[in-house]
Amino acid sequence: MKAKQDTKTIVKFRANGDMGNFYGLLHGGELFKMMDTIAGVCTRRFCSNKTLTKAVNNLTFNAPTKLGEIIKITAIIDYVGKTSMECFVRAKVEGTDIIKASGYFTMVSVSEDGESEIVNEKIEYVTDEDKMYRDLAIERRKIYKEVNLLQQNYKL
Ligand SMILES: CC(=O)SCCNC(=O)CCNC(=O)[C@H](O)C(C)(C)COP(=O)(O)OP(=O)(O)OC[C@H]1O[C@@H](n2cnc3c(N)ncnc32)[C@H](O)[C@@H]1OP(=O)(O)O
Repeated sequence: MKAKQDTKTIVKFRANGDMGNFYGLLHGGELFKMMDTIAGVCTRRFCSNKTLTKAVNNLTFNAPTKLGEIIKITAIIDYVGKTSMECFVRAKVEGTDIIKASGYFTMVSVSEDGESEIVNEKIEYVTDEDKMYRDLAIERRKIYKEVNLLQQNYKL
């Protein structure tokens, strides 16, 4: 059993010149990649198993990032399911409260062969806030599944 706060994983990186888009700003895909990587580190540390990204929900880019800025990414696990863990990931400018992006990353515990496996670790939800975020994650999951079904049936 691990306390939710102990799942918190923080990484900082500089938006380098080779990460730019046509407008001279940090490419959203580069920021997403860093957030995805941190969600992977956070969940791998938690469950001591390989994890793969199953879904990214409500990823929002709140403000553009200038090249040269230092970004602090924080990931924390809100909810542990059967084979998955939902991580909230947020990117801020280092030393400020300026949010650049945030989203919910669902990571699945997998075997070396890439088959999903039961998460053999539990979270201790200590505070009322921990429990509230867990309950919200459970509610969100129902919506994700409905939306995903719509995506699969989209006539394209
Ligand atoms: C860090 C990286 O770069 S990873 C690279 C990108 N990711 C990948 O290539 C992964 C590709 N996908 C896969 O290989 C497979 O889908 C797997 C192995 C991850 C999962 O396969 P399955 O177990 O068959 O998926 P399944 O549909 O049962 O869902 C697994 C879990 O995700 C949850 N889930 C499924 N869809 C969603 C969704 N849209 N949103 C949130 N959670 C979801 C399920 O509820 C389930 O959780 P639970 O076991 O805790 O209840």
